[in-house]
Amino acid sequence: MYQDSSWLEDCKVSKVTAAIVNIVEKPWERVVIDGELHKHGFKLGSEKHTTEVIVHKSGSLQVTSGIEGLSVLKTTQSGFEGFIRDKYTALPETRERMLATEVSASWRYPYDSLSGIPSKPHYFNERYLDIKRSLMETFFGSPKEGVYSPSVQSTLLQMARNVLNSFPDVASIKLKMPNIHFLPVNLSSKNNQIVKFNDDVYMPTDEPHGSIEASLSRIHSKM
Ligand SMILES: O=c1[nH]c(=O)c2[nH]c(=O)[nH]c2[nH]1
Repeated sequence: MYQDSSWLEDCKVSKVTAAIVNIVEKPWERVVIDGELHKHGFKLGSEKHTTEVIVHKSGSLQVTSGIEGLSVLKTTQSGFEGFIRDKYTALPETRERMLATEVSASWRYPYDSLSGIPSKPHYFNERYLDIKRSLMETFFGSPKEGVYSPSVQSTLLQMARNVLNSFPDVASIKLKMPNIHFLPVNLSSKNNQIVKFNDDVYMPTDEPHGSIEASLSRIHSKM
């Protein structure tokens, strides 16, 4: 196991100037049978833990970690209003809708050489779990009260800000959160009367959807 970039000397290919390593951790989770954690049974969860490490021959380093495919949905406490309207705007304003998205996040650590990386065991794994928890707490709010989201954009910005405020060892963060729509359905009966379900039946739609993303970094970040 190399602790520095001497592996680049050993590989004797002078044209090699850097190595890029990408790792994806699949979330195998212990199954629960009759309320009890199974001793040897696992099922594959959804979101993945990603990381990319780039080491240059000079010894310089970039470490980025992230989350892919974190699908989340809340059934209330979401709206979208006050946006600019013109003659093409068809979307009604609302203070009550369903909010669903698939969060992709990537954040850069500030370490620029191998010697700067904390030697604490499981440091990166703990930080991944802490950041995931912070993103979820900001998205959902407290279990009983929740938190109102005025738009995906606003919630995304708050999620990124909270990560930068809580974790000094995160230099920058990028979040992508497509707006996955579930539109309320009103069914027509035979004599063309609309049957109102008071917004309790929803239609999942693929298109159109908004691609909403932002990158936030500290003033001195290299991202
Ligand atoms: O939170 C939202 N942001 C948008 O930009 C947008 N656009 C849209 O049609 N619905 C929404 N919702």
